[in-house]
Amino acid sequence: MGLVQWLKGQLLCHLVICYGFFVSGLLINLLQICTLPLWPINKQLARRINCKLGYSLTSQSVALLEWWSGTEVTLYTDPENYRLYGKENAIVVLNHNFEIDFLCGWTFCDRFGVLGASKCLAKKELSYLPVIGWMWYFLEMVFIKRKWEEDKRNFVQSLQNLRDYPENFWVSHQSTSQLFLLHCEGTRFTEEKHRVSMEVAEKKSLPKLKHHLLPRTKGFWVAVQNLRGTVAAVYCCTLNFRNNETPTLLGVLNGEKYHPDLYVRRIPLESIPEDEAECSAWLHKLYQEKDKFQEDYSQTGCFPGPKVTPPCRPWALINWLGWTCLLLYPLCLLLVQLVNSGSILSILATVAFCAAVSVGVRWMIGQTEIKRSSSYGVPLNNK
Ligand SMILES: CC/C=C\C/C=C\C/C=C\C/C=C\C/C=C\C/C=C\CCC(=O)SCCNC(=O)CCNC(=O)[C@H](O)C(C)(C)COP(=O)(O)OP(=O)(O)OC[C@H]1O[C@@H](n2cnc3c(N)ncnc32)[C@H](O)[C@@H]1OP(=O)(O)O
Ligand SMILES: CCCCCCCCCCCCCCCC(=O)OC[C@@H](O)COP(=O)(O)O
Repeated sequence: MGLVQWLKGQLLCHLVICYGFFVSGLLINLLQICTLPLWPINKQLARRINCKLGYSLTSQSVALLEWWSGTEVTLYTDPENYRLYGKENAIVVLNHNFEIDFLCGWTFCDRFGVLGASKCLAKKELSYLPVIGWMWYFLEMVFIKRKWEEDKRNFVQSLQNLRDYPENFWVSHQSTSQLFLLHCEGTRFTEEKHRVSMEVAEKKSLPKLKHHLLPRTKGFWVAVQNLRGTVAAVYCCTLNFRNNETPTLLGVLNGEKYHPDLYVRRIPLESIPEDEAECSAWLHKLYQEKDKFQEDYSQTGCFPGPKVTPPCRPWALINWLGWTCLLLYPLCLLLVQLVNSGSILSILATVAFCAAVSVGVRWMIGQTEIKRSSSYGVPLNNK
């Protein structure tokens, strides 16, 4: 193991990274709060500012994946469609098997210049996450409790809000579109959830899936209906990792390199049925196709279609280095002052602060772990 790789595994490096992420995150949240008075006066400007602030936080984890862990992403897609990515609004349908699938999604978004504005249908619990969840609140992320009767009004309203989201605003990053991510399975894949959902499939006389949970169809149908005229296509995305890698966020922090492969098929929105039952059947068929792609991938190690690596852009790294320098300078000054003062109390307070930051970020990383996945989709307790 080389020196650099050894350094990447050291707690001190992790503390510095976590400190930078957490403190910059709190500052970004503070700046987002400062935009509140702007919303009633100029909503679009407030949104633009919040997208840039969101980019500044989210892209730090993209930099961690790309530059710290050296992870290399590969896209399998039709070259004709490739030129449209980042230039049109789309609904993304993605499998939910991996602890860092959201991070891979962000990386692709960054490469197509749409990271700042992209959204997701997310479980309500994520809105309470410090820093990240608070940031999403200002980015108008769509949160649901995963109970349709309670969700439907807010869900439709949140989708309608996205219809006039500002476009063509990212001068330096050339973002002209936004993606809306839907994990139709509704929760992450576990053996038990898979068994239960296949019992549901059997009752509904639907073919069994091997690599996916049975998709929940209501959210997809409502999203398609409410975003007609706003989004141009559905991107059917299937993600897997080479060599049976089981990536984790802690692994990324430790500098482990992963090899995600993403297969993207572009489906024009007009081809998706408007009727709820037909749309639901269409989605079930889509998941049967996705399941076949995953099965083939497990046999051959690749998806169909030509491979392309979308070029990596420097903004995420520049932003990350900028925040790190800005925040390390006062930290170093403080540490020097502390040592000079010789005050045990101040030293203890600083150690306690660093420990709190590290425990806080470790807890957030824990939220990405599949072993801590909710019990949603298993019997007895459907939440
Ligand atoms: C070119 C670039 C390409 C790619 C870039 C890729 C991606 C990046 C894009 C954007 C990134 C942006 C941001 C991402 C950032 C971070 C966030 C990351 C992740 C957060 C994700 C989550 O939080 S996932 C959890 C929340 N999301 C969802 O739940 C969505 C899916 N669910 C739905 O849509 C549901 O329909 C619903 C929640 C809206 C409503 O659910 P409900 O169950 O109430 O109703 P349904 O009608 O859907 O379901 C009821 C029927 O289901 C049957 N049933 C019962 N048990 C099960 C079971 N275990 N499995 C399956 N089905 C079951 C039940 O029988 C009912 O059937 P009926 O016939 O009676 O209706
Ligand atoms: C430089 C940055 C270093 C530190 C990075 C810390 C980043 C923490 C980011 C936390 C973001 C959490 C997003 C988690 C998304 C996710 O995967 O949610 C799961 C849900 O879909 C389904 O939940 P479940 O039903 O429990 O399976």
